[in-house]
This record gives sequence, structure tokens and C-alpha cells, in this order.
Amino acid sequence: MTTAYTFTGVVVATSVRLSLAALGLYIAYRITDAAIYTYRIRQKYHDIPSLPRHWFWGNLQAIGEKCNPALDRHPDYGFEEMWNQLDRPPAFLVDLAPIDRLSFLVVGEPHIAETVVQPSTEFKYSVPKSDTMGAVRPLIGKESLVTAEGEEWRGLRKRFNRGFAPAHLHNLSPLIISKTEVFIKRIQDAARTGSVIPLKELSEDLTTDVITQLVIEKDFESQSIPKGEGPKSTFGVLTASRILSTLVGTAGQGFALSALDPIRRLKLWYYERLFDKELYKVLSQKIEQEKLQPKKKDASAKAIVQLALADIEPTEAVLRNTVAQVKSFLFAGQDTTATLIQWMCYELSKADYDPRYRKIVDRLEAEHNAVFGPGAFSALDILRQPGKAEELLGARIPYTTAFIKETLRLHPPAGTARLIPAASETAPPMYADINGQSTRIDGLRVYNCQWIIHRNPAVWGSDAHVFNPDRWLDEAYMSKLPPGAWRPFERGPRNCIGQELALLEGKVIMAAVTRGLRFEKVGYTGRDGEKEVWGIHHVTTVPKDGMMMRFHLRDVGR
Ligand code: HEM
Repeated sequence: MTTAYTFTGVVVATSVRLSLAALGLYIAYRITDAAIYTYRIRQKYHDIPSLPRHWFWGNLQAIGEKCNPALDRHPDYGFEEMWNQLDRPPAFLVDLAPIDRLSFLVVGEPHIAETVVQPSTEFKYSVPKSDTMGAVRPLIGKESLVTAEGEEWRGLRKRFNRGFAPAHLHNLSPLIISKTEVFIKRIQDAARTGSVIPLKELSEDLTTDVITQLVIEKDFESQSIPKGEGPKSTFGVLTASRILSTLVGTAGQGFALSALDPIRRLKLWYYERLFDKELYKVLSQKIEQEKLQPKKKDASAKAIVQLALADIEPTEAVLRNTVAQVKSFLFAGQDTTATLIQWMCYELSKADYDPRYRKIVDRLEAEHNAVFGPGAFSALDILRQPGKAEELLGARIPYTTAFIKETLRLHPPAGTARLIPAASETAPPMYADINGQSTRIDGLRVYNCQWIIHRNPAVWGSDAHVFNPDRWLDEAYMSKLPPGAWRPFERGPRNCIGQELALLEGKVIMAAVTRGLRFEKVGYTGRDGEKEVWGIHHVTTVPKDGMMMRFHLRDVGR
């Protein structure tokens, strides 16, 4: 017995020692590996401007300070501080080794941004999207246009381009106008009661209605249905979409409370299924209807998805893929356009106390009086008439267009992150001109930081931080801007497919609100020592407080 015990004891002790040795070896291997790749990264990218680095932790400390989630601001603000500290280089490195093998190149000038988004010999459709986009998969589906690459992406983009083309959107503009009427009515009601409400909610309901109507011809009536009912009930499709966007954690969003949620993954799975199932049902019904009444409509009035599926057999696989695209349009177009609307109204609100803004709004009003005739809310009546949206919302309202572009310049809602594959036998190294030096940038994640590019005085001049729509009408000034200076929708083949729709919505909203409504920011006003509202990271960049506002009706015919 004693011998057996002794033998077992020796076996246990030996196994423990061996396990500890294996663990020790593994830790030593990981540390050596981290040290090697950290050393290699720092050698390879030593030419790229970067904040002083800790010998081991690189820029992690700086990132921790500048992009600390506790600061409750979008990481772009932290990047801008780093960029200023570095004397505003065209791009700078954020070295994440030894925590992450892939570091970030934050881009502040258009010529480098163009290098990654324009097609090249190596990258036919531009440099691939960043691996960090993986976080939003549950929201957009695995086969999304947003993340697809190569020929798969090309095929999808071709299929949907037609539906998002200006000519087709103008045919669908009556839908946008009727949904905007509901939006205006909600604001008028709020003005009459004097309530303070987040403009975010009203704008997101509007953009949801517009996208679902235009894309799948389904009216979820997001603007009319109260919270807790129908698609907005606990198990409703719109609730699923909202919850999913709070559950996904994107790069730069920092630590969210949802990360502590032990059943987060289960919820993600559940709401993704719910979202997919509902959209699948709607799409199948639409296709059945189409089969029964094929000649009901001409192509010009068709929903974007129906147009995209016109020449395709709607198999199960095609339907599933289309669900991913519908989700992607909601993901990419809903919050971004709603954010544009919120910042436009915020910029309009400044006319009440800033004479410079008063002049801007006076010019807008003069333009609207000339184009839409007198009457605070006359524009929508005019635009509803056949052909009028197309005729009036183009070259006839240059100052309104300039106002929208200026809003997108100073408040860009989204950007792009790409991942340049490291050079290999098949992929040559990639270079960018940084401070006049040809510098290696392959193997990096590249973040085209529109926030910096759009505020860069080297690009836009000394008034880069000033909201000034007039710059867009100054031909001499515009001709001196470098290509790609303005890039809220990004550029190149992977630019935003929905940009014409977003601009059309922006113009309809401006035409509808400028003369009839007055906006008053409540909280974070930027006046009398109060902090001005800023952007936070919530998948895209959104205003911190949901843009709390009070609304006022203005005198007709002003
Ligand atoms: C103000 C509003 C909008 C802004 C600022 C915006 C911005 C952008 C940006 C910066 C990209 C490039 C993303 C990347 O490279 O990862 C993009 C792509 C995209 N956007 Fe938009 N967007 C807006 C509205 C819309 C709308 C209304 C839709 C559709 C309903 C839409 C659908 C898409 C899609 C599908 C892509 C991916 C395109 C591709 O890779 O081929 N966006 N958008």
C-alpha cells in the first residue's frame, strides 16, 4: 500500500512539475513572440510620426489617456489631440504592440486617404476593409455589401447601384416627402406643447421609415407607432435592430456595460435571428406579390430590392443574401442620415444668437422663397408635384447644398478603416508619402480620420474650424482644394452607395424646416460657459445627448 501511495505521489508530483514547466515554456514563448513582433513593428514603421513610445507598451498609454472611454467622447477627439501634439503630420502611427499585432495609421491628409481607397494594380477595388469591421457582423449579416470583398462585392454593388442612382431615387421622392411631412408634424406638435425632446429619436424614426419604404416597400410606420407596440414592441423587428446596435461593440467604442452582460452573446444570437426572420418574411411576401402582379408597376416606381432582384431567380440563398443587404442599408443609412439631420438643425439654431449664423439662415430663406415661393411650409407642397423634386433640388438650391456639405464636413458621421495586407511573395510593399518621404504602410490598419482631414488647416485654410457654407460657392477657393479633401461618404469604388439618398433627404429636410421652424438647443448649448454638444461613438459618431431640443413655430412668410 505504502509503495503504491508513494508511486502515485511521484506520478502526481511529476505531472504537476511537467505541467508547470509546459506553462512556463508557453508563457516564455508568448513573451518572446510578443517581444519579437513588437521589435519588428517598431523597426518597420520607425519613419512614421508617432507620439513618444514606452519601450514596451508603445502608445498604449497615450491611447489609454486620449481615448479613454471614461472621457465619454468619440476617439476622433483623442486622435486630434495626438495629431496636434505631433505638429499635424499627414498621418501618424498608433502603436498597439504588444497587445495587438496590427497597429493603426491615423490619416489626416487626403492624399494618403486616397492611396487606400482608390483602385490600384494590387487592389482592384481598393484596399480591403479592416478586420475590426467583424464586430458589426450581427447587425449587417455575413454576406453584407459593407464587408464583402473582391468579385463577390462587385456583383452585389452592381446589383444595387441601379436602385440608388439619382434618377431612380427621384422617382421614389414622393415617399421621402410624405415621410418628411410626418416628421414635420411631430416637430410642430412638440413646438405647440413646448416639450424638450431628443431630435435623435424623431430623425431616426424618419430615416428608418424612408429606408424601409424605399428599399423593401414596407411601411413599419416607425414615426407613428408608439414605443412598445408592433415593430417597436419587445419582440418587434425595429426593437431587434436597436438592441443589436447596442450589443455590438466596435473598435474605438471602448468598454461598454453590455460587455459585462453574461448573456450578451445569447441576446445577440436571439435578436439577430429575430431581425433576420422578420425581414425574410417581408421579402418573401413582396416576391410572391410581384409574381402574382408582375405588370403592376413600371421599373421606375419599384423598391430598391425589387429592382435588384428583377433578373434573378429568388432562391432561398438569394433571399438570405438580400436580407443581409437590407440590414446593411439600415445599419449604414439610418443613424448616419439621422445624425446629419440633427447637426443641420443644430447649426440652424445658432441663428438665434449669432449674427453670422443669422446671415447664413437669411440667405437660405431667400433661396427657399425664390425656389419654393412664399409660405413657411410651402416647399413640401411644391416638391410633391411630379418632377418638381428633380427640377428644384439640384442646381437651383446651391446655398442649401453648401450648408449640407459644410455640416457633413464639420460633423462627419462615419469613416472607413482598411487593413493593408503585409507585403509577401505575392503582395508587394505599399508606400505613402508622409512628410515628403516614401514610407512603408503595408501591414497596418488605416483609419481615414475625416474629423481631422476635414479640419486640417493645411487642406481647408486657416478658417478650417469655422462653419462657413460660403466656401463652397467660392470657385477660386474650391479649385485649390486637393482631391478628396471632402470625404464624408468616402471615395473610390467602396464609397457610400446611399450618398445620393442621404443628400436628397438632407435637402428635403432643409427645404421643409428652415423657414417654418426654430430650433433651440437645450443643455450642452456651448453658451454662457456651458459645454457644446459633442460626438460620441455608438457604432457611428452620434451627438452625445441625442440632441435635446425645444422647437418653435415661426411666422409664416418670414
Ligand atoms: C449622411 C449619411 C451617410 C454617411 C455620412 C455615410 C457614410 C458612409 C461611409 C463613410 C462609407 C464607407 C464605409 C467604409 O468604407 O467602411 C459608407 C458606405 C456605405 N453606405 Fe453610407 N453613409 C450615409 C448614408 C447611407 C445611406 C442612406 C445608405 C443606404 C440606405 C448607406 C449605405 C451604405 C453602404 C451599403 C455602404 C457600403 C458600400 C460598399 O462598400 O460598397 N449609407 N457610407
